[in-house]
Order: sequence, then structure tokens, then C-alpha cells
Amino acid sequence: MIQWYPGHMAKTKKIIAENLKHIDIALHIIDARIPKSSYNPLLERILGSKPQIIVFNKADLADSSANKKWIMYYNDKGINIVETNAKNRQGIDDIFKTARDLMRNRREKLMRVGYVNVPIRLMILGIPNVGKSTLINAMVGSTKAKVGNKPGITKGKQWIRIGDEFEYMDTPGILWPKFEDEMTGYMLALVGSINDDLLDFEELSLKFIERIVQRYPEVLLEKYKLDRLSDDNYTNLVNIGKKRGCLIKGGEVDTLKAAKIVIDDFRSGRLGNITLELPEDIGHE
Ligand SMILES: Nc1nc2c(ncn2[C@@H]2O[C@H](COP(=O)(O)OP(=O)(O)OP(=O)(O)O)[C@@H](O)[C@H]2O)c(=O)[nH]1
Repeated sequence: MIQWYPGHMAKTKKIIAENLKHIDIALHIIDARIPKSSYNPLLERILGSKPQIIVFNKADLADSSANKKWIMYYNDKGINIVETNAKNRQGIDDIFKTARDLMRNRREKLMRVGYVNVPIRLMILGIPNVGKSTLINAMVGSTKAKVGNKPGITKGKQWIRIGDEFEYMDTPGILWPKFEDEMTGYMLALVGSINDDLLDFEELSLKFIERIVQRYPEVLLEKYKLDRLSDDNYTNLVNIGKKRGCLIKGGEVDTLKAAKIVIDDFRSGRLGNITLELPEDIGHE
């Protein structure tokens, strides 16, 4: 499993802290299928009193009842959360609305002292592969993006204008995943936030099957037309391989091939809407 070197992490933290000085609101993108593992609690410490909006992206791939639970969880904590499908531009207007609401008082104050049309500055942050670039494109949408250096702020910083009201920092902040425990590593790997070259797919698929057997057993039975689920997940993987014709010479099951099929089916949404982590998992693993 990959780890971030402490030096690299400290440098990234410093860059993010520096960039945050220039913005009004941080958009913290998380993956709705793994809201616990894709959330980096360290960001909160760096943010201090700077407002954040949690963008619950890829909600279209997640389980809608789980989405509701997570939204309630964050609402109860008083944290703003917006559900999105950046690929289809769903939820984008809610981000703008929430940002406007958050900045209303400040903008009114500025207007009273003569500042008009002060843009709300946003920055997108998130771990790899959560949909940062897709979200940026969705936010820009059809409004023509003006890119340019702004005087008075760190040289070279690029801002993109969205309509009349918003500007966002051109480069999204890439957060390092928190490798808090082994399970977090597996979760991040399952959604593709860790380089595939480093992964043991068979081991990963067994962890995935374990969780699916607990939470969505019917998914495996239906998708792979299994007669029954075994208590032993390796047997389940072998049975999936048999159904999918993953055989090597001598009629043995090619479990690596079967593992890749299962993971690919999950990532692409072919297994249906799945959420691997629920709010009640926090502090229980
Ligand atoms: N189904 C679905 N797919 C999405 C959504 N948002 C992004 N994707 C897909 O997820 C993949 C990663 O999206 P990117 O926008 O490249 O993610 P990123 O966070 O910029 O990735 P890095 O550059 O690796 O940090 C792409 O294949 C997108 O099409 C979404 O809301 N729903």
C-alpha cells in the first residue's frame, strides 16, 4: 500500500494553507461511496474558521438511502453538504446557492462600504479521483471562463471566473488520503484513488466481497447468478470466476481475473448503487 512521505505531506499542507488565504470557501470533495475514507479530517485543522462545503460527489453511484444518512450526519454537525453528480452537472446550482448563503452577510457588509461585485472565491480540494476536474468543468458550464492573473495576490495564481459572482482557483488542491488503518487503504483502492499498479486485486476483491456480503448480499447473488453465498469469501470469488468463465489450463479458476471483473463492475456502477461506509462506521473499525 502506498504511503505519503512525511516531507511530501508537509509540503502539500503548506501549499494548501497558502492557497486558502486567498479564498472565501473551500469545496471539499468526497466520494459518496466511501464518505469516511475519502474525507480528510486534517483539512479541517488547516481550514480553521474558513467555511467549507462538503461536496458529496458521485452520489449517482452510491446508495440513495445511505446518501440521506450522510447528509443528515453532516447537517446535524452544522456542516454544509451538497450532493452532486459532477458528470451530469447535478447539484452544481446547490453549491452556488450554499456558497451565496454562506457569504451573504459578508457581502452585504462590503456593499455598505462601497464594494460592489466582489466575487466569492472558491477552491476545490479532494483526494485523487474524487471528481475534482469534472466538478470544475461542470461549474464553469456554458459560462465562458476567463483565466488570468489577479494583481495583488501570489504571483502566478490563476483564477477562473464563473458568471458574475464566483471565481475559483484554477488548480484544485490534491489532498493526501489518510491511511489511518488498513481498511481505509482498501476503500480508497476500491474507488480508484490509489494507483492500480500497486494493488493486489485478489486481496482487494476479497475485502470488497466481505463488505458486500454483509451489506448487499443480493447484489452478488443476482449479478453473478450464484446459487448461494459461502461464509468463505475466497469460495465466493471462485464461484464468481466459474460463472464468468475465468478459467486457466486444467479447468482451475483464474481468481485474479475474477477479482478484476468484480472490482471493475463495482467501479463502473454495474453492480448498482453501493455505499461501502455509513456514518455508524465512524469509530467502529
Ligand atoms: N458517475 C460519476 N462519475 C464521476 C463523477 N464525477 C467524476 N466522475 C468520474 O470519475 C473519474 C475521475 O474524475 P476526475 O474529475 O478526473 O477526478 P479528479 O479528482 O480530478 O482526479 P485526479 O486528477 O486524479 O486528482 C472520471 O472518470 C470522471 O468521469 C460523478 O459525479 N459521477
